[in-house]
Amino acid sequence: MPTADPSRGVVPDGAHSSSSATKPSRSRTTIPTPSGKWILGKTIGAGSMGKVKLARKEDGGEQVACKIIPRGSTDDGHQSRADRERADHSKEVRTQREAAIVSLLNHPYICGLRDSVRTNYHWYMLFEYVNGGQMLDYIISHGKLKEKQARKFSRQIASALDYCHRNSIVHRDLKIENILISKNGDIKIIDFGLSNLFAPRGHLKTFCGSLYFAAPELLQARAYTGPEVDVWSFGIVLYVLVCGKVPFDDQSMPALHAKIKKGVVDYPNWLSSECKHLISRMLVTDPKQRASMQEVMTHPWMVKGFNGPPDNFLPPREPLVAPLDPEVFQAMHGFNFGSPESIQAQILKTIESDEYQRAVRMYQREKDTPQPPKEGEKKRGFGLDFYKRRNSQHSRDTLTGPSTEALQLGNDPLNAFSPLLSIYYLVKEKQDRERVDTAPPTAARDHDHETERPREKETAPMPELAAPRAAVTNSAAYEMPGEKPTGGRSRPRARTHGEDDAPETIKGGHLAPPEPKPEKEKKEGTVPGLLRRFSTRKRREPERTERDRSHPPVVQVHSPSHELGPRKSYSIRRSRRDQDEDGEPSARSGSSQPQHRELLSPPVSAGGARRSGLGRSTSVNSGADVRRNQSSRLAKDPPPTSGSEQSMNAEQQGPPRPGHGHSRSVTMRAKSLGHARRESIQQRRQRREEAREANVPEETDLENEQSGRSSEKLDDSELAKPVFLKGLFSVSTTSGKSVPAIRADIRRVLKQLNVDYTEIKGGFTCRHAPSIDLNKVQDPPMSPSANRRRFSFGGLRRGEDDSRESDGPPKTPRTPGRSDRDRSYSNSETSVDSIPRRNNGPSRRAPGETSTQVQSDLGGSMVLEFEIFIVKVPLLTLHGVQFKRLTGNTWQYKSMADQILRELRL
Ligand SMILES: Nc1ncnc2c1ncn2[C@@H]1O[C@H](COP(=O)(O)OP(=O)(O)OP(=O)(O)O)[C@@H](O)[C@H]1O
Repeated sequence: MPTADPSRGVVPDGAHSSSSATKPSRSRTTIPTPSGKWILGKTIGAGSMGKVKLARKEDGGEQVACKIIPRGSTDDGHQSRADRERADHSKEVRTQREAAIVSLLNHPYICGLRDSVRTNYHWYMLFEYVNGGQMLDYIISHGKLKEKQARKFSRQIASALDYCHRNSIVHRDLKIENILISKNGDIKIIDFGLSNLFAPRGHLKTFCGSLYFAAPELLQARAYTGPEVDVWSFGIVLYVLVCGKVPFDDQSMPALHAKIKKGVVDYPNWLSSECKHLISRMLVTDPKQRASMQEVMTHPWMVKGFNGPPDNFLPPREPLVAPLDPEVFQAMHGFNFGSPESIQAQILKTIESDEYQRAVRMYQREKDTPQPPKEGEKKRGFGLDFYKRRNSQHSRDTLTGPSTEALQLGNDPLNAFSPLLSIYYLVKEKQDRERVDTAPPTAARDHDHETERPREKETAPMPELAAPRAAVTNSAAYEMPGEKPTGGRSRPRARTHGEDDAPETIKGGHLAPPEPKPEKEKKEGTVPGLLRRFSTRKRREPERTERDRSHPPVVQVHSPSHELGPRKSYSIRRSRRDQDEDGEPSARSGSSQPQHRELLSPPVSAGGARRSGLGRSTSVNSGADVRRNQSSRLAKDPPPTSGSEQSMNAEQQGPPRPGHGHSRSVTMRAKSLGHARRESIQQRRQRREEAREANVPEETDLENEQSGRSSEKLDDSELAKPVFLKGLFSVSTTSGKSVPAIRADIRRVLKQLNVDYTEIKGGFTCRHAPSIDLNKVQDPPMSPSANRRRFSFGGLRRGEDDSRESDGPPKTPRTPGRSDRDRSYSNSETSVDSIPRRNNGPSRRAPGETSTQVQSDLGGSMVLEFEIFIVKVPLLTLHGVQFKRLTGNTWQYKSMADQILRELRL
């Protein structure tokens, strides 16, 4: 589907526009795109850039996730006009770039962009709707993953990152929150809001991302090439997957900085040595010594049980030769490359350059030189070219070559030779797909990755061939003009700063070789997706022992081999050694506990003793069994209210029905009941969802409900909601108690933990704002150059606009919260702060951070809003507790969920 060309014009906000220069009085409820109108539905997510809503095509049942990014920053009264304009411009450039980049990507593990539209006041990006939940919730439910499961996800992440890197794209914000899970149980990487193009011999200077996942060189404000920062973040993600916690954490932000820069990682003893080795290669503080993506992909842990490294799904390419396709130049917009004519001239110059010609000759030579396949590869019957290519440059680089991606990239005429060439290929490939798309019936839609492309485990063993590498130099430096250190997000996730990302030319080595393409999983089977695999292991309530009861029972879906044995402790130890090294004892003293150091650990009893064993682990089955047993109950059940429930039906919905839009539930429930025996449960859910969706004109159910309803006003059927497949990711406890009893327990615990709550249909909406003694917040001395580089930290906040990226004059920095757990940051060589101030307070800077001013948003990062739903587990007469984060810091949220679960002791 063609993507609206945001750089070529703005769709007026029309009836929804307001007279205000920056803010419409009301958001629109329909989005016109070249492919038709989309009707906005409920909010399914929120980030620092804005809300994400479900949207449905007006003339069909197709659903997408619509990311709504307000244009312009919120004026908090502290910014000068110039600051604001700079911030707005930078934000605009970034958003445009995000849309431009994502619209070109075509990868099964990257969330595809369906369309994008820019109006007077907003950007609307219509993404493929990923309806399997968040990796974050999956980890909350499971604590940590078995290595085999983690490997599956890691291979997919590696595949996606390698694809990006070989297209000159660096994500720069890889973190657990940006990994969603599709209905097939595969990952989908989202949020390319910080992504950029990199030149293999250039340097980026924008320092951005989430602190927990940020590479040390970013904290030190050192220029970087690009891929190496993704490798670090990937290492953190892998650690989180297998350990259930982040490797670097501290209550004190300076201490956290220090830990990241020191890079000393504690590995739990249950980790395999191969896994430890891989993580230790990724979390190398010196980016030059850090593993390249190539090394990661071919690491023994990564290939264990598989025939080789993950497929990166790069399409076959040939070196570029003139004449080139003028249609492609026309479509290379959104990157500030200049006019089509200038793009053409630059590309022609590049492909006629000696470096490129050398690369092409090398490529041809390698292509024509047969090399014997390796033993394992012979068995798979791969083509000779493949072995030759794989064994030549690839093996050299992996085993003996320099380990930084920076030195490897840039010599392949087909992949990442230069950003301009990469975008040319991507645009051309997109246009080709669209041509196929418009061709009759068999054409695949380019956004529909899941149907278009076989997943790794389902692919045939014959690899797609990519090009060999040639040892030539690409000295062409790439510049991304226009981006200034502004572009505030609507929430305090800090983004980037700097005369952004104008790469400097550096000397480089050679590019890593192509990977084997599709592969067949040997041991792990085809895994039809986490959502479709259910354990049959379960125990009935009477069988629960005291020991079982002391551990929150978990409703989980896991692979047949999912571990049910005792869970191991993996608390973060806060040793004296740490304190000494960090030199921040006071920052950690006091009653406040690290917020997520044991977040994913097994629950601890009231006395603090760690429990072992999962207790009851049940499966959540749906489908026929559920249908049989739930049909009568369904009539009474309220429609699901959470985004996750909603997502269940994303791809099952039919066209919208006329007449929806009035009072919901009763009619539809009755209708559901009437058809209970004849229809599949999916169809019934679908119809309920349609009815519900049709009645959510603009804001979420939640938002409507937040007006507050006490449980007394809710009828019985509203006290809990049914959980189907979606519960797999976020139902973390179950109980045989009655719903009112569970609700009473939750009320008790929330009060005990000082969480404000409102009772809503199916559960509670909660808000927690920890109190902080500002006097205890440290304020390290600032160096004279402190205003030159900025790190800012902040959590996610909903409905606010926050411009973090500006190069206005230095202002009073905001106070970092000691529990400021999300810690997004940005840092710029050239920028100074113009972040809208809230809760101003003392500044702080990491010790030794001579040119860095650390900032944080105390209020924004510390306020946590979340929902707790009580869900019914079909068949088992059990109820579960399901959490959903609305706003606030990820790790704070996890910690809170964990604490509530512990205290609930269901
Ligand atoms: N394609 C999608 N399908 C389903 N949910 C989505 C999708 N894209 C985003 N979401 C939800 O919306 C949330 C915010 O999306 P996203 O991370 O893109 O926004 P953001 O403003 O860039 O966030 P951040 O502050 O982390 O950068 C996600 O965490 C996820 O829950």
